[in-house]
Formats: sequence, structure tokens, C-alpha cells
Amino acid sequence: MNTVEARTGADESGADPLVDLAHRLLKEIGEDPERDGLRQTPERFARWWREFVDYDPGTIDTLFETTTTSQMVVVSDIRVWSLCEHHLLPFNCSIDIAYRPTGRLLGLSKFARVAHRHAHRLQVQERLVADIAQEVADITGAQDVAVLAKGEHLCMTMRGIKASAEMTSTAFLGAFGDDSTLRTELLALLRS
Ligand SMILES: Nc1nc2c(ncn2[C@@H]2O[C@H](COP(=O)(O)OP(=O)(O)OP(=O)(O)O)[C@@H](O)[C@H]2O)c(=O)[nH]1
Ligand SMILES: [Zn+2]
Repeated sequence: MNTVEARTGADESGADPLVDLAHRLLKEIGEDPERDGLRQTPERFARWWREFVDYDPGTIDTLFETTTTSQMVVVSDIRVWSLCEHHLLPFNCSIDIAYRPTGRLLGLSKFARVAHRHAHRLQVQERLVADIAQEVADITGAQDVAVLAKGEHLCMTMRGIKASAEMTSTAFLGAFGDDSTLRTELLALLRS
């Protein structure tokens, strides 16, 4: 199973070093961290980063017995926010997860929990889909897993080239990779 390492904490004095970091950032960009609107900003900044990286997905592996073996299950349009690891800017994705259960069904909500878990770290979209696919395979024991993501990256739209574009990435495990009929069926389902 993939692990999302945690990672955080206060220093020996009990203070969060991210507060000082934000204070210095504000000064560096020419702001006055003591002015009215900014006085609490370093604490808020620290809280937001801790909230992001210390995200707790809760229980992600509730399974149910099944005798179904060939049915394809698709959970689509799971919306997640992540941060690109190159610029630390947000990207949002719509994620579709499909699998063919072999004896164990994963609780519906758990697909979203798994997706959020891997989004709550510095990512690239290609690794995000690969991580989600691997975790669904590990939890369910299914070999046939597919994950698709459509994302908009603020590092491309609000800075740099400033072009709006949608990025699509896919991870196909097992028969979704080997069997073009199954993949075609999935893509048709998602289009419909
Ligand atoms: N493949 C991939 N690239 C990403 C992702 N998120 C951001 N990037 C890209 O990472 C690249 C980093 O390129 P660099 O040339 O090192 O950085 P840069 O000078 O800021 O690049 P520009 O964005 O072109 O201005 C950019 O092309 C980004 O668009 C992602 O999830 N997957
Ligand atoms: Zn980026």
C-alpha cells in the first residue's frame, strides 16, 4: 500500500515554524506583517498548510464480500484539489475510478477518501492517478483498476504561459491495460 508520509509539527518551543516562515514571506514581498489585515495571516497560513498535509482520510478500506467477478464498477467525477510540486500552486481534478472486483467490494465513499488522501500532498497529476490506482488495487485485491483525471493547473492558467488548458492523465492496471475492449467499454461509459 502506498503511504503518504506525515510530516509535521511544532518545534521544541511549541511554536509552529510555518508561522515564522509566513511572517518572513510577507516581509520579503514588501508587506507589513503587523498591519491590521495581516496580523493573523501567518497563523492562518500555518493552519492551512497543516490542514493540507495532515489530512486524515478516515477509514478507507471498508470491504464487502461479493461473488460478482466480471462486473465493472465506476465511480466518476470525484472532485479533488491538490498542489503541484513545481510551483506549490493548486490544481483541481475530476477523477474517475473503475475496477472489476474479485471477491471484495470497496465501500462507495472510500474511493473519494482514497482520491483525497493522495491529492493532499505535493503532486503531479500523473503520479496522482497512479497512486490512486495502486491503492485501490492494494485494498480490494482487484487486478483490473483504472483511474482517469482531468485537471486544471493554476501554475499554467494564472502564471507562466497563462493559457487555459485541461490535462488528462490515466492509469490502467491489469485488463484495463491489456484488454482494449474493456478500456473502450469504460471510456464509452464515461462519455455517456
Ligand atoms: N507533467 C506535468 N507537468 C506539470 C504538472 N504540474 C505542473 N507541471 C509543469 O511543470 C513544468 C515545470 O517547468 P519549469 O520549466 O521547470 O518551470 P517554469 O519555468 O515555471 O515553467 P512554465 O510553467 O512553462 O513557466 C511546467 O511545464 C508545468 O506546467 C503535472 O501535474 N504534470
Ligand atoms: Zn506547477
